Amino acid sequence: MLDVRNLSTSFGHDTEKLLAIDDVSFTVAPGEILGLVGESGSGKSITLRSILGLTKRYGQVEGKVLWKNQNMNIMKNKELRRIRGSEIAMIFQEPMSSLNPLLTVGLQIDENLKAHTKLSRSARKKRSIELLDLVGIPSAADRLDDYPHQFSGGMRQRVMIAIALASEPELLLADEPTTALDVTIQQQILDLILDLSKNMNMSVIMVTHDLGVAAQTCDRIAVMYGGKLVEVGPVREILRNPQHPYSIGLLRSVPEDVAPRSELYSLPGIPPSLADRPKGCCFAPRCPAAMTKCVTDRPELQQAGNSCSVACFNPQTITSGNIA
Ligand SMILES: Nc1ncnc2c1ncn2[C@@H]1O[C@H](COP(=O)(O)OP(=O)(O)OP(=O)(O)O)[C@@H](O)[C@H]1O
Repeated sequence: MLDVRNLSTSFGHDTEKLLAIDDVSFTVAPGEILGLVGESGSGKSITLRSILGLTKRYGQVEGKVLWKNQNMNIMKNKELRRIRGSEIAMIFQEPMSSLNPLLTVGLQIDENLKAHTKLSRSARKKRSIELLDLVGIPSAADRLDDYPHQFSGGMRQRVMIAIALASEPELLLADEPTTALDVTIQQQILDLILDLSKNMNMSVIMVTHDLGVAAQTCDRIAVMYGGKLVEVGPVREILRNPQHPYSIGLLRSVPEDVAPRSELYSLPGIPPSLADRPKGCCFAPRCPAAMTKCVTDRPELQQAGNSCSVACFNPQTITSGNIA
């Protein structure tokens, strides 16, 4: 349904062009949940924003974003607006800054219904209550006239999801939807997204830096580092048999996998800044398996096994414990 091909987004001018995402390709099938995983600054949010054409105002976007075989990257704004918020909706990580503090939540849901449906005023009100109910807001009818500050953080995120669902999107782009929430509420929101995806056959791209979140919710994982996808595959495959040293490092850093009283592993070094990306593999300076070629050449994503793709000259076939 979504086919992203060689998507690159850069900032700045020709003399100092900073590639935020570099030659990113992946697909999302109907009803599928794809997890986009990586450290801060790896390019996850820019990927989502570039899909929707939201980076065009301040960046240069190359490549194709095929939505039902139509390239969104060359669409006029009018056509894009037809897809944005209706067929493809997005929720952001910080609901307080995405909701308008001056409008009641009822008005904000209504705005989206008005833009994307032909429902009458009374039908829109009924649907707004149904949507709040659907995302688990108690006494939904009584909450329509409340303002965002009258909701807790978890409830605000539910309101954001209700707004996104107003148009019954076929694809939901969720940018770290649970990062700002405490752990128990996180779980509820993830379960909600999972249920909605199943019940509505809605595809989801879930951006997260948390492998645990990806493991619980996603069908496939795309691991991102330095603006490039470094490993893509089914969630079970990547968790059981990661091949890229960065994926292995990420998995080793998950606290749940650490034996009692042993030290928690952390990836050495820090990710390169946009202006300072290495010529070869971006991960080479931090990689325990790096070879000379990794410093000079950039590996491309290639099929590795039946279902995974890996961008590495020296993919690992051993378990994470043996690598460092
Ligand atoms: N408008 C911009 N101009 C210049 N650089 C930008 C701009 N927006 C983002 N970047 C840079 O692009 C890179 C990728 O940013 P992005 O927000 O996609 O990272 P991320 O993986 O989503 O991180 P986080 O998890 O912290 O949100 C970062 O280095 C960021 O500083």
